Amino acid sequence: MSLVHAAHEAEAAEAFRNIPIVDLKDIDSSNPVVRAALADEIRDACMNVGFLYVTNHGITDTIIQNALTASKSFFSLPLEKKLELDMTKTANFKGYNPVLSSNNNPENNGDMHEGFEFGWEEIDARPDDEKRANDGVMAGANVWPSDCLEFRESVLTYYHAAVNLGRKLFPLFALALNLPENFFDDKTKNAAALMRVLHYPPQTGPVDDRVIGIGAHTDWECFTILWQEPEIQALQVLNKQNKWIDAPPIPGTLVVNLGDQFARWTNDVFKSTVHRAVNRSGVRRYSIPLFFGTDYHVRLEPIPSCVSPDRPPKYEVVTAGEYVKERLKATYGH
Ligand SMILES: O=C(O)CCC(=O)C(=O)O
Ligand SMILES: [Fe+2]
Repeated sequence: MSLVHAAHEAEAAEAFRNIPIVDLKDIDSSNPVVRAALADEIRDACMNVGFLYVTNHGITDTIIQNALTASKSFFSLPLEKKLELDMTKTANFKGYNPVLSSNNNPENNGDMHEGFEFGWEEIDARPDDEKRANDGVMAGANVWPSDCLEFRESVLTYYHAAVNLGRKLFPLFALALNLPENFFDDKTKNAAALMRVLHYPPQTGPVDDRVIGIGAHTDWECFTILWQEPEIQALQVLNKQNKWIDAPPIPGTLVVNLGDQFARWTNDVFKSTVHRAVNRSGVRRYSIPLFFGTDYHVRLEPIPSCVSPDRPPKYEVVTAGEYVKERLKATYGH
């Protein structure tokens, strides 16, 4: 069945679909039959839900725990220290954003979380190294706190582990789209991956729907690899029936969800699904999304097999960098 035909069938299906759990234990297998079976599971999740959980993802508990501890100590610094790294001071949206300074849903009045954002950097880079020069509109170095010594190394270690996982997922997404496995190789040379560590203060009592942890939105890159703190329900996904369904943390898993760059590459054959988070747990909640896109100069052109006379191109072609920067400007308002 052609991709377009399968996408039309998925769109017409009424059945309620849960977020599937995909086991990545065979992700390094070179057996084409095994890889095709894994790609089939991923295709099904991408066309029908836009979200999946992955197990056996290869990021160790130690790496996760160190990043969590570092992120907790960063967020517990005094506000004025964190504001020294205020994102509004950088042209490339790196650094700290305080509670209510972002607004992911234009209909809302701000997101009830604080965050810290950074992009690619080698762990052994010198502090004054510039980021790669070829990042076009997104060029510019990361900024780091001087008062929180372990922070940079711990969160960058997680970053590199998640980027490594993302690099293994791209060939499977390509297979799922009936493309050669190396289709994204020349488009992801510089790992245009942005990571955020997030802290959601608890929201108890009556919650104003227009001021929640993170308002309803889609992600902007190809896909997101999300770690969420165990035992705290906050993330919700909008299903086909326009109902919010919980996407609770499942021990040992990460969430992988598709973003707008994949929707653009695939002319919406892959779904960039709307989601939000509300922390009503009564305790602080931490999460770590890593947004993995194509290199910033790459044009987001629809893959030919995702276009047909009855499914004409839905999106104007822009570069990945232009798209991400536009979305960052709209969300952070500068
Ligand atoms: O914290 C979460 O669970 C979701 C975060 C998210 O959706 C985002 O940062 O784009
Ligand atoms: Fe998101």
